[in-house]
Amino acid sequence: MSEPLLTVADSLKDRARAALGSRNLILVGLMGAGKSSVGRIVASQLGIPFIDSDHEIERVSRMTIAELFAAYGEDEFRALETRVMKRLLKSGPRVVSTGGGAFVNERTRRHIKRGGLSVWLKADLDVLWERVNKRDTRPLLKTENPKQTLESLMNARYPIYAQADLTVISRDVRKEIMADEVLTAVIEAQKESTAS
Ligand SMILES: Nc1ncnc2c1ncn2[C@@H]1O[C@H](COP(=O)(O)OP(=O)(O)O)[C@@H](O)[C@H]1O
Ligand SMILES: O=C(O)C1=C[C@@H](OP(=O)(O)O)[C@@H](O)[C@H](O)C1
Ligand SMILES: [Mg+2]
Repeated sequence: MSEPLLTVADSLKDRARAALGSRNLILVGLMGAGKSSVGRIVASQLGIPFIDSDHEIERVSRMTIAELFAAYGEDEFRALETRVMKRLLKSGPRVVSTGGGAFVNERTRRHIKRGGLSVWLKADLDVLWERVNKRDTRPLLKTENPKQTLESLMNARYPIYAQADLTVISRDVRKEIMADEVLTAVIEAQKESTAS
């Protein structure tokens, strides 16, 4: 009997996996962009480990993100985030989903830039708001007008996220489709770098 042909989906995964090599794939972007949920699917498609930096921070500190912010403040949280990211990115390949402020911090950004291929999941305000307003776990959004806070963060952070290696538009489609779009972006980036 002949070998079954590769399906289109298999070839997408295989090609993205080959394009990534031993690099890490690091998802950046604002709260609600889908970094944690899409990152998990991307890692499973690629057959490589997945780590969410917020989960790792919670694991090592044995506190929730909200508790860390309340007990030590944002600056201490960022210092811990930098240390955790540095360690997570030492070896690869892995998919690492960051918290929304990680890439904005200069030191953490340096580790991310050295540590692999960064992908900005870019979404518009309404998409982000629809997603984040369902939960109250994000300390930066505990304000009088959280939608306005999110908009201010967008304005301040989008020029910085734009420094990521790749950008994928995060919109209202299934997470699996978003994951395929990330894989496609990884393949396209590799094609461009070998063509130049
Ligand atoms: N493509 C999508 N379609 C619908 N809901 C999504 C999508 N991506 C993420 N979500 C939902 O939005 C919320 C925020 O997603 P999450 O992955 O935690 O984002 P981030 O880690 O970037 O803050 C979650 O409830 C998640 O299930
Ligand atoms: O944007 C930020 O500064 C933050 C985003 C959160 O992660 P998500 O982007 O996964 O929600 C979490 O790290 C923390 O609440 C701070
Ligand atoms: Mg997250």
